[in-house]
Amino acid sequence: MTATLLPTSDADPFGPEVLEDPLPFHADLRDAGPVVHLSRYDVYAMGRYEHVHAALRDWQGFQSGAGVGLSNFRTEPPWRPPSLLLESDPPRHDAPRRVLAGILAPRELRRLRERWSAVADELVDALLAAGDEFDAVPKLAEAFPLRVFPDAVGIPDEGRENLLPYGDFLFNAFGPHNDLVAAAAHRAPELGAWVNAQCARDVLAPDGFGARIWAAADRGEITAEQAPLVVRSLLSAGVDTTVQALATVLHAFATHPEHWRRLRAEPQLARVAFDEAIRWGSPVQTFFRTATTDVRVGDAVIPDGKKILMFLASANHDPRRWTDPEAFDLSRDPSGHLGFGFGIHQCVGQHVARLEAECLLDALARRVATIEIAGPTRRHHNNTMRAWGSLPMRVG
Ligand code: HEM
Ligand SMILES: CCOc1cccc(C(=O)O)c1
Repeated sequence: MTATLLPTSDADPFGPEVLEDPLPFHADLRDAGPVVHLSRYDVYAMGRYEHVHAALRDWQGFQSGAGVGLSNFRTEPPWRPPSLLLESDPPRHDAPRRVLAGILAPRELRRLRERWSAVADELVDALLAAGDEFDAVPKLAEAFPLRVFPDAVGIPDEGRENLLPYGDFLFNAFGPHNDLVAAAAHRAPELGAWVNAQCARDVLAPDGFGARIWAAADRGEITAEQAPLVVRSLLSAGVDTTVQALATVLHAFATHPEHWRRLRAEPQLARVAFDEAIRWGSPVQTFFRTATTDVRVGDAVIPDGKKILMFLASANHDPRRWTDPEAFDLSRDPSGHLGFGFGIHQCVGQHVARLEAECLLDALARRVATIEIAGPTRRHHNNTMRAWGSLPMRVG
């Protein structure tokens, strides 16, 4: 196989400049070719829709089992026992995935819609009673998932304030051990211990997602040793992601008043709006894979064992795939976006996230005619997540 000279770059996709505004880097990456060698980390970056989609689909050539962060589990011990879903390949991945997909299926979530809708109404009523200006990140994007998701999993009330710091650390840990990881490393053991303790059978409420995972173990669908790790997957993936996706869709509507008017007139648009916001903002920006052989991409060859960095966010803005990709457009059909991944590891919690978004957007759209940004917005930097730290908002 004749390997051609690969474009190379010494850019740092995990540095503050790119984390603050990744779009110029993504455009350069897509323009440079199908694969670019990032010399700073010796990884192979993909930014175009065609190749990211193909890598996500080809789980044999691009494995998850050596970790989906920069760290290569073939040579470095993972900081926590690997996820049976995210960081596993078939066959190990199969049964845990089947169990979780069953528990989080849309038909299983119907029983939650009424309660989540009531919580969203109550939360928005209380917020509006306090005034028409607030920071949408803590008051809506964080508050709503923290009100409904831990209860749905069935964990105790005590210590739930650990969920966001744990998720922030976890998503930082998929990147290099830079300042973002170093700043929180001292808390990792305590946060990890707390999360692990929430996965034990005896602390979980009888009707939650956690108890249903243990019930699957009782039926022999997974083992009793696997059950707590599958519960851990929910607590790891299910909070920070949805918080930042909700922040993204609220920011989208606050900066596109014509679309907010349209949503109020056509409430059924909430679901497609959420997916378009995830395409547009890609709260989960990147994930890695590891080459299982010398794998050819375009006319380049990625050597066996090397890490591939897939820029989901760049693929979601690839003009080869999307018309006017930088526009947040309610008339667009966002299906096929890679913000939830694709293939065997595609987000198993996407229906939970969509239900949360529908309930919150519906509660807000029924009550306020206008939403707008009311002050300086602030990004929260994370190695994997595109996150808002603050979204001052005014409603009318
Ligand atoms: C809008 C919010 C969310 C976004 C943007 C998101 C994004 C993603 C992405 C990109 C992946 C693929 C990872 C890969 O290919 O390596 C994924 C997988 C996963 N997500 Fe989500 N997620 C969200 C919400 C959730 C929720 C609410 C849950 C749990 C209820 C969840 C649980 C998982 C799990 C367990 C996996 C691993 C699936 C597997 O490997 O088979 N996610 N998510
Ligand atoms: C959102 C991507 O999915 C994830 C993220 C972090 C942890 C896990 C897990 O399975 O533990 C899954």
